[in-house]
Amino acid sequence: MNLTEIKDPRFLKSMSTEQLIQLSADIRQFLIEKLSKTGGHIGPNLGVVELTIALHKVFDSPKDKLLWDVGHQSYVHKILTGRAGEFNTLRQYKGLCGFPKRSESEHDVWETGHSSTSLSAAMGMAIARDLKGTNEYIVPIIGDGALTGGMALEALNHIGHEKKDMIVVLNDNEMSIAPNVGALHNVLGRLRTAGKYQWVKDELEMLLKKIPAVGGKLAATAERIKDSLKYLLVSGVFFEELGFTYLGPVNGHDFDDLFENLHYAKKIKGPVLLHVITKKGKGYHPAENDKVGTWHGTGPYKIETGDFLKPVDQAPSWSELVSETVRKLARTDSRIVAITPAMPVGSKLEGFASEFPDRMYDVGIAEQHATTLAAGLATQGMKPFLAIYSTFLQRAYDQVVHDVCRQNLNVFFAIDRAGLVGADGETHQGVFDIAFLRHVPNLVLMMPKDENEGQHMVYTAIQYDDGPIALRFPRGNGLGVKMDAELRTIPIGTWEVLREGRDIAILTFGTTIPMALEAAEKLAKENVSVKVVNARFIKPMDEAMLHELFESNMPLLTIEEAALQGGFGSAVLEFAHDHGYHQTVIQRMGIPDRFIEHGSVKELLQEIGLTTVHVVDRVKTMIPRKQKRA
Ligand SMILES: Cc1ncc(C[n+]2csc(CCOP(=O)(O)OP(=O)(O)O)c2C)c(N)n1
Ligand SMILES: CC(=O)[C@@H](O)[C@H](O)COP(=O)(O)O
Ligand SMILES: [Mg+2]
Repeated sequence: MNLTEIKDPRFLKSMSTEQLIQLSADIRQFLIEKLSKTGGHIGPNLGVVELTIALHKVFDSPKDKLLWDVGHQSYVHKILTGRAGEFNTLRQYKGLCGFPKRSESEHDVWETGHSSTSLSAAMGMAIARDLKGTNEYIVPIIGDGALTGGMALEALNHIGHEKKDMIVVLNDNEMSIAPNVGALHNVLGRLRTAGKYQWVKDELEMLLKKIPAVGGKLAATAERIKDSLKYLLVSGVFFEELGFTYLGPVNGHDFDDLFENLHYAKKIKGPVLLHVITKKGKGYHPAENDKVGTWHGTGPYKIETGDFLKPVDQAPSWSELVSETVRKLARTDSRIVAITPAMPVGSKLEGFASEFPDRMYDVGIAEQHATTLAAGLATQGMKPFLAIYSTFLQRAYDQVVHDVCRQNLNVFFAIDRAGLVGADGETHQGVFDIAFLRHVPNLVLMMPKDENEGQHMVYTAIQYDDGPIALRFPRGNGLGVKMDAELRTIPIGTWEVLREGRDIAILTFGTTIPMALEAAEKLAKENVSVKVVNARFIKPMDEAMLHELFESNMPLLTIEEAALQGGFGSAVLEFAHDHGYHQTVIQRMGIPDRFIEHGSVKELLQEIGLTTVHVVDRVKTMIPRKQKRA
């Protein structure tokens, strides 16, 4: 079937199961081929081909609301809702988004990217439906990983209490990015093996009702059978105790099983939890046999071999640099404990985990718990190393403020993916952490100019015992600079002059330093003398150097690959105002006050105006035109 001819999912209504099986094969082939060129979340999407087809056949999207939790597994949904023709642009600049996007389609009723939001949103839609008196079905689809997110449990609690009509589809493939973890995962494990709970319970109840009314022993025996059955299938009760009708486990790759249970679920009043068992990566051998999470989200790959098409001899990734430096330090510092909220692969913690299995905790998709867990460890003299993406740290803002910083606890936040991340787009850009951390008392916030300074900053963070300290670093690889053999601490709050200059000073840090230096080089050829400062401590700032800079009366330009609102440049403005430097010209370059969509980082920087050319042009507007030297 030519998938690009699909305009609307209603075509499924007339298709036979045999035709749907063929369609599943066509979609799998399409995904494998397209994503071999674009990259993307191939594993999750191969796992939900039949499930997505079945949902669109049984329900009437967009009247019935299908909400995709995390949303990285919504490619099949996008194919069935008329977007197959756009997959050559998947996750590319101005192309198809890798997550549900309401501006793309009326079938994308809820935008996701961050995990565990679908149940809360679904509850909101269910309440709205009932207040409006309409009758659409509300169907959130949530993975076993996303179900470990605190928000999901908060929502289950509320939905079960209010008993709203809703069909929660639990897509259980036993994987988060890496193998799923936690007690809830074990509950699901018992479910997966227990066999059909609901049907057995119903049949048993019908059987018991057929037994002529007898008192005493027989009825009591029957009750005991029912209780022992329930005990045997205890996990089904887990959801039933929360107020849900549990159905499952259902084979998520068998259309007959899916249709039977989906139609059964439609008849049930109140909240239903339909437990669907799928295989992540199904239909593509390398992805299907992925035991660690390599095929959760990938770059381009060679279909025949499953080899990833990565540029050769890259510098080590920033994540690897930080995690491996901590691993080395942990050999002589038994205080160090590593914590990750479900990102052991992305944070390159495999080495640490293998060497220190009793000092490595993957807590699942639970950023709030991860942060306060770290706080608890620190109260007992341990040195928690919390490896967490900038965008996911947003989930734990109160834990950072209330639990860690207010108590001034020695937590080391390794803030990964800080800055633009590119293909994951607006839900994942790590551009807000400076603004939401800078104002929190007691926290040190720093960013290295390259991986050598990065290793020294890791060492500084581990040695620092005066409270919480955060090191932010970008997605991707370092610059390939020479690494010092010996680690040293960097004095907290000290900046570094990288280039002297007399006409203007640029204050910047991290990924925008090369751009500033390149601009300075270009401007020198036009007789403009630019000072470039590595403002590597965003908090505390180097106040001594700031006073010197303001007293030099040079104009100042701050540059940051982070939100301007409340960012580093704002801090410099505040300093100037608070210290009476009202004459100095200060300008700021950074991420404007809007969400930055998906695309390559290079394209996004160009769109935003954060390039060497833009810096040169900005500097020229800030200083009087200089006569060219004779
Ligand atoms: C708040 C948050 N934390 C972490 C992530 C990163 N993340 C993306 S998908 C994923 C695993 C999701 O597992 P599951 O829900 O089981 O979906 P599957 O990939 O197995 O289909 C994680 C941890 C995220 N998107 N949001
Ligand atoms: C969907 C999701 O949130 C993760 O899969 C995320 O895309 C991983 O990002 P990295 O590729 O930067 O590890
Ligand atoms: Mg899963």
